[in-house]
Amino acid sequence: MEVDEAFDVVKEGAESDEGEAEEVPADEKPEIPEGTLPSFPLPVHPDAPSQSTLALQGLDKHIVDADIVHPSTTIPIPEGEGDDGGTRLSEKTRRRLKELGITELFAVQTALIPYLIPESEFERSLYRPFNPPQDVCVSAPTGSGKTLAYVLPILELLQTRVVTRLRALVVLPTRDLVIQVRETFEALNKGRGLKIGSVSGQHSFAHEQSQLVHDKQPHLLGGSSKVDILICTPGRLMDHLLGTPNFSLQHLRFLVVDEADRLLAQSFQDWLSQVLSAIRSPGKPEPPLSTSSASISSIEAFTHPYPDGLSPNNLRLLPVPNIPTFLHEEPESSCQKLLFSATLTRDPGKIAMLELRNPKYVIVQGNVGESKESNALKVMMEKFAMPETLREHMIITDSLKKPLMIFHLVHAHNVTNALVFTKSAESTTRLLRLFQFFEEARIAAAGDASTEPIVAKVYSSDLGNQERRAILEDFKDQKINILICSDLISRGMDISHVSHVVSYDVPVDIRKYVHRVGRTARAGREGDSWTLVEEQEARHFKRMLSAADHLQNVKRERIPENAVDSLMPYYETALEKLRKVYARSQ
Ligand SMILES: Nc1ncnc2c1ncn2[C@@H]1O[C@H](COP(=O)(O)OP(=O)(O)OP(=O)(O)O)[C@@H](O)[C@H]1O
Repeated sequence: MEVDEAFDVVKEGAESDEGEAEEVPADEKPEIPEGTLPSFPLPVHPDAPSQSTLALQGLDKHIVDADIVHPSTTIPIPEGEGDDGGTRLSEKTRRRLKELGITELFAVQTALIPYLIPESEFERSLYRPFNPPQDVCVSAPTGSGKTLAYVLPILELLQTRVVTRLRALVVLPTRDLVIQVRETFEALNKGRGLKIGSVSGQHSFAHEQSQLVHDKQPHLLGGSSKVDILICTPGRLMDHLLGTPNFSLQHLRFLVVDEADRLLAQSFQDWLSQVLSAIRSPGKPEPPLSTSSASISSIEAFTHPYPDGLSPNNLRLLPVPNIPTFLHEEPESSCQKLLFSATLTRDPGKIAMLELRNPKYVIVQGNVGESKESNALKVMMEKFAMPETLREHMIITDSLKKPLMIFHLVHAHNVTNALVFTKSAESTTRLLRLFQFFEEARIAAAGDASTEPIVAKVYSSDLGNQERRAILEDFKDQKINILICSDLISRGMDISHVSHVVSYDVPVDIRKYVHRVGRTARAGREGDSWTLVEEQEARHFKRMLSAADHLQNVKRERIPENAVDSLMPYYETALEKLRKVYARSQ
């Protein structure tokens, strides 16, 4: 090739790379001295993709296409027969909601309830082996009403059932949440007659078995269930899957995983894969040779000889003759998986474990105007939405003064009806003691019978169920002003009238922060959160908040040195007493 030709080839390449290179007139081509190589143009790099484009790589398309719902969206619930106002709720349910003081659907409910209660009777069917429903993942702030968003559709769809089968399974991470969600189901089931059960280890295994199944012998192919809806913790669910004859998940129409990110992070005897394999359509057995004697003998040889109410996707397990059709469609499980959390997991591997079917994502958050990609990114990058009625504060303090700060909050900022979170059971007990000694010293100094002490109690997993229930009742009745607790109740617990949340010890990650502060400002009520940050922790805490794009929402409060002077004498007395108690116990 001549040098000139080579030059032209290179130039053409450069043009097609950039797409907009101007043509150089022939007479302007640079003169190339004879015997020298042509100079090649420098390679042109395309612009580096932006950080957000990179973050979107490999992102689940379903998240990008999520339905974004603004937290202020509501739908009024009309009364009376006829018009359901777009809620798709029956007249009976609407009447019951009104009795409970619920007159409108909250944002997450406006998106979920009409979607999960399809208009067509056919799609409301409890069995949809050839037209299985779409799974749903929901990310909505704490206290936004996620529980009713699944309780109402489940009750509405199951109320058409004729025979009791286990059709809805709700999995929750703690026993307290099982009790709470069961109460919600029961409140709304009134007058409907669906059977609701729970297993969480609160009662003996044998007692739970007797509540779950009619018949432990023989093994029935369709199982036998005394309940339509079961609410459980994953550990106890596994015990029953493995140890309760006739306990079967083959009729499930709903599998709800509430606090999904927490449950996916815990393995509990590999509960998820066991549950998924129990609801999955089972493999096809060998077809019978013919419809005559061979099939009868294979029926006899069938391990469980008493088929009883198999679900449609399991029916083909029976060695009855196939009716040939030109369509070859495999029946699928009719189970619809519903995942909920205020801090939905960003780990695609964890989501993949769930084997979701064409999942629909619903995200409740303030910035509906943003692009779909940026909303998806927020979820993926753990920029969780918080309740709009929450005010957040932080106090950066010397670690020695931290206890003084909490007394200051209680007495100067009226921080009562409060949950106070600590990092461990030990620091919970220590703080309680200090609190009690402080109040004793304060009351003694006041010398006035009318001065009431602030009452604090510990709420922990070590307490028995009855005791915990009694404490919560007293807290609701304001006989207890402050509950000191660990992260045991930071998730999901719906304790009415918590007006303040104090993180006495900083939460270790943003999820813990979101769930702790979310115990207040629930259901549209106002609430305040306070985080006490020791000086050496301030950098980490601020970095954690800014990574979640949240630092600007947490107001730093500076407490002047002299603001706590009046509390100092009681604090010193309390400290002295505490020292003595710990010295004695060593
Ligand atoms: N439509 C509604 N109208 C009035 N109150 C409601 C409505 N929906 C739910 N609530 C109330 O709001 C409170 C919070 O609801 P819920 O516990 O379901 O929140 P959540 O979104 O599950 O919160 P978390 O993420 O903390 O578990 C409950 O007391 C519930 O009764």
